[in-house]
Amino acid sequence: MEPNLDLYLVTDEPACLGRDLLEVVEEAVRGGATLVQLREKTLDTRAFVERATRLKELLRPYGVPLLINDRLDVALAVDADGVHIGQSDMPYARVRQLLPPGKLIGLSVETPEQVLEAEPWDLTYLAVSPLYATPSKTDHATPWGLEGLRWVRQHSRHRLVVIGGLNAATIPEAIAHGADGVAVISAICSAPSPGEAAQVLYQQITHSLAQRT
Ligand SMILES: Cc1ncc(COP(=O)(O)OP(=O)(O)O)c(N)n1
Ligand SMILES: Cc1ncsc1CCOP(=O)(O)O
Ligand SMILES: [Mg+2]
Repeated sequence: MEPNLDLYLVTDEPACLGRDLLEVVEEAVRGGATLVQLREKTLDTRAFVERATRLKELLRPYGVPLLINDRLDVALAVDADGVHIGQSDMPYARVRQLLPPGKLIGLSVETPEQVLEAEPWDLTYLAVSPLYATPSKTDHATPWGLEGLRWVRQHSRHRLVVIGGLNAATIPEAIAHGADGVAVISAICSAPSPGEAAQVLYQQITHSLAQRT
């Protein structure tokens, strides 16, 4: 299964500004989000599994896949569609070995060496992370910028998601430089209307992708 990467919602409870996380996700999916990652940095394991279970049930009728950030055990426990791992998380080979066949793995890359290392791997996407500096992740690596993104496009066979500072102003140039999908936290979670924000972003992304081909 090759999921639609167009508009990838990464959740962040504080970014929802007091609104219910599941309601924000549902609005976003109704607005056009095509993929959702549950990213929980502070929940204990039981609460993480409970939230993942509820989110999976919410997403099922929409046919939108659910990835779990960082935690292979949580992904396995709820039979999520896959996991997103970064450079400090469980290594790719272990994750691929432990996940059932057909499950999805997304990987963050922060350096050219990591891009080249990932070439032979069975990945759903590489996340070019971050494209721009963002207050949504304070411990991020040096931003790639547009020239860095162009380099990744030229050196990777994988589909590319961009993350970090993506919004209506920055999306067109990111897609023009090689992004196949756009991952956002604040542009949806912190928007006055997450549903309307998702709708606008989705239209912009599909328009920019169509112009490129
Ligand atoms: C789609 C996407 N891209 C990048 C990240 C960042 O992953 P990581 O570097 O492991 O950092 P944390 O998100 O775990 O803090 C991501 N989660 N999703
Ligand atoms: C999780 C993550 N990984 C790299 S940047 C980032 C945060 C993206 O948040 P925003 O879309 O608000 O810039
Ligand atoms: Mg991680």
